[in-house]
Amino acid sequence: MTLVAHLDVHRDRFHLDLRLEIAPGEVVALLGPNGAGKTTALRALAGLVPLTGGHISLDGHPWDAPPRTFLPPERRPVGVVFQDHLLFAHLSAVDNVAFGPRARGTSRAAARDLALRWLDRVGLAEHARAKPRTLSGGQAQRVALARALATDPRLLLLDEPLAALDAATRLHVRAELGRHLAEFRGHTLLVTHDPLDAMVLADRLVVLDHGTLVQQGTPTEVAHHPRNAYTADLVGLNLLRGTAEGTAVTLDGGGVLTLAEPATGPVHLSFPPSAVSVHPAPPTGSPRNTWPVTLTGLEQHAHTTRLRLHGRPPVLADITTAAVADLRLHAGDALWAAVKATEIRAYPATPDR
Ligand SMILES: Nc1ncnc2c1ncn2[C@@H]1O[C@H](COP(=O)(O)OP(=O)(O)OP(=O)(O)O)[C@@H](O)[C@H]1O
Repeated sequence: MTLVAHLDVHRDRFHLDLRLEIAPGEVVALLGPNGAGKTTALRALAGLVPLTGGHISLDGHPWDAPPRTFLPPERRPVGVVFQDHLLFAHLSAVDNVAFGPRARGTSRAAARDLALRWLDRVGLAEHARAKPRTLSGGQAQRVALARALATDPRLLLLDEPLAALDAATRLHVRAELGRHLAEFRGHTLLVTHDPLDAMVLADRLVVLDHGTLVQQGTPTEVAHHPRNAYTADLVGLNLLRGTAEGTAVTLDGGGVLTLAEPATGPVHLSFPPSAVSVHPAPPTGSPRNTWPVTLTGLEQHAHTTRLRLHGRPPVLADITTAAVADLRLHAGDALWAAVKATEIRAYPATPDR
């Protein structure tokens, strides 16, 4: 009782080649940089882009298996929520939600009842008669979710559903979406750029790049063992690769770091930016990894400042805004970076990545 797909899509020079399985009740987040093929994968599942090769089936029923089988979008039990809700502007909230059930043959009265129940579930019963333009972004997105779920889909596709919302609204809608996804017994694919959305909402992360799978696993597995720079950045970790000989790791890009526990052969090293400290002069007196760096960028995050430090190795460091002021930091400054050996995680690197 699973969605099983091998998404093989050629579009000009782009080739998507992704094997994907989603179990009932499972939420899979599809992540990857711009142009990785996330939207193409979602559109192929919806039937908006036909497969070139491969197959899609749900519970053993084929949806797409070129060249013979192609179930058109309207015959797939799929609900889709897009970033910019795409509600019908001329219809009220309740008519938007009732549209799907009506199109599938439900009587007008029954579709309206169903739509009102769904609007109630997403907390918008009082806005049933409102037109989309009078709703806030968060409300419109809730209507879009109700509209997708009202058709009782087996597969729910969410394309950046929170991306257009401001930070405060996003927090609420994310929490509410999480509750609905927990109750939803179908299969869910969530396309997102936001690591927090993925970490909070998904059971499993699938990371794509250049149309192919880079890494998959539970959010915890991916956070602890990122396999490439994109995933490391996504989960906010520094990720380096090198060769270990005892506690010394010679890094591929130059430089040596010391581990607390010995290891052998190709390894990935990861540590959070908060484990990196910066100093105006070489720090002394503790058995830490220290090396000279140049400050190339500063980004303000909620309570910290993230520093981009160029050196061997290059690293990200998160320090308090007070420390930025104390150190009078400016781009171009020559500094020393330090990270404790006990903060560095080492795990075997697969030869092909
Ligand atoms: N209609 C199209 N015809 C030809 N190529 C296309 C078409 N749509 C997208 N592509 C190409 O397919 C590749 C993947 O695009 P896609 O939109 O699936 O990536 P994405 O991971 O969703 O990116 P983003 O995060 O920017 O939305 C890109 O190289 C893009 O240029």
